Amino acid sequence: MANDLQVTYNLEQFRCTEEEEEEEEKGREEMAPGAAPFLPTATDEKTLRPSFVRDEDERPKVAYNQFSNDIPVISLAGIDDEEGAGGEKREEIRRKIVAACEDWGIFQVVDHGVDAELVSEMTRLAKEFFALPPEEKLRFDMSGGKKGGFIVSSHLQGEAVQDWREIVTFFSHPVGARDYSRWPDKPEGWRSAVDSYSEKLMVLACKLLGVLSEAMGLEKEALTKACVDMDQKLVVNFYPRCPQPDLTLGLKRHTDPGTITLLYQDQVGGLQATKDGGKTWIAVQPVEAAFVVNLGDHGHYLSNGRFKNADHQAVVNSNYERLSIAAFQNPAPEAIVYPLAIREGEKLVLDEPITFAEMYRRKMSKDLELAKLKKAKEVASQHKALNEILA
Ligand SMILES: O=C(O)CCC(=O)C(=O)O
Ligand SMILES: [Fe+2]
Repeated sequence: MANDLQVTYNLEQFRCTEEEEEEEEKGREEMAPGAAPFLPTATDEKTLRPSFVRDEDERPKVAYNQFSNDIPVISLAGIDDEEGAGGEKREEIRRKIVAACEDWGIFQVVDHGVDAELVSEMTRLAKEFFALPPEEKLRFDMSGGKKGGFIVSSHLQGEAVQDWREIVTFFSHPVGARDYSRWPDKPEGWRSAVDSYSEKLMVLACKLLGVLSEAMGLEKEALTKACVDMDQKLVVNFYPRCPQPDLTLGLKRHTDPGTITLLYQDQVGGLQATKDGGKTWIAVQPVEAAFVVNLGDHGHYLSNGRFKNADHQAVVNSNYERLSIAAFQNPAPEAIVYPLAIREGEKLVLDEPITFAEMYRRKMSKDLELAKLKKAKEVASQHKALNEILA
């Protein structure tokens, strides 16, 4: 039975084909027929439920607040100046962004032009929303493959281990494809705040893609054109205080599938990154009013691997709840994924051009294979231990 092994890696970020949605649906039906979901916000249990306990190799290795300064903070002041002295500023910004993308695939930006009041309005709404009683939040339950709304942990409830988080998701762009019936109506004000936030972040994302295109030796619009019509999805992550944070994760290790992700995080800390497949980690220092920019798989492939796809996770803690808002800037499902710039001596990172939908499908099935393998190894070692006891 494959479904108990299903892994997410933020599956809620992107809807694929109808068949895949049906598969997910089947998984959920097998898992919890009619059971009311457990909400981490609605408990004061002192021990973690087994469904949230991670295998030892996946548990946090660095404390949530043991911050590193490895991720650069880049001011975007002057990014729009193309000519004369201003052009030099843009050049400097480009240089810093490129260095960060080649190193971690992560950087932080300040002076980005998104109003602090707008961000604080979003966080106010989010906090009030997650403080609502479960039945209110569950009016917008996303289970069953619905496009947007509330869910615990992630979309795929068939996953073996759950993440210690609740989320609310808005499919915000293209504007014409929005389904407002999936947008929470409480507290009042979500619609206009999300509307403005989405628009401002689209603008910021396009500016950053312009800089990245130039860095690849291409015209400024190359990356946005490669996205065909950019999709944007906003995921508000709420990580409640956790009774046993050392045993679990707020969000398991993953790379984002899209082009770039713009992440607002509060001052608590919890975002961590790795460059060696999860052996060692750094905790990203929260910076007031900054956005963390993560390069996703699409960005990585278009750059032919020159820019890293940030390998990251979120940890939780027992002292503070934490809030983050991710704006996933993805290409359209039919957009072609293939390197746009290949530098001398580089090997191609993809054998053939594929659509983003196909890229995503392959990512999921690879994750599924890895999870199966892990499970099989676990079972084998349990058998071995049992045989030793019985011998
Ligand atoms: O909350 C965070 O720090 C990370 C969120 C994230 O990686 C995601 O939503 O994909
Ligand atoms: Fe992520």
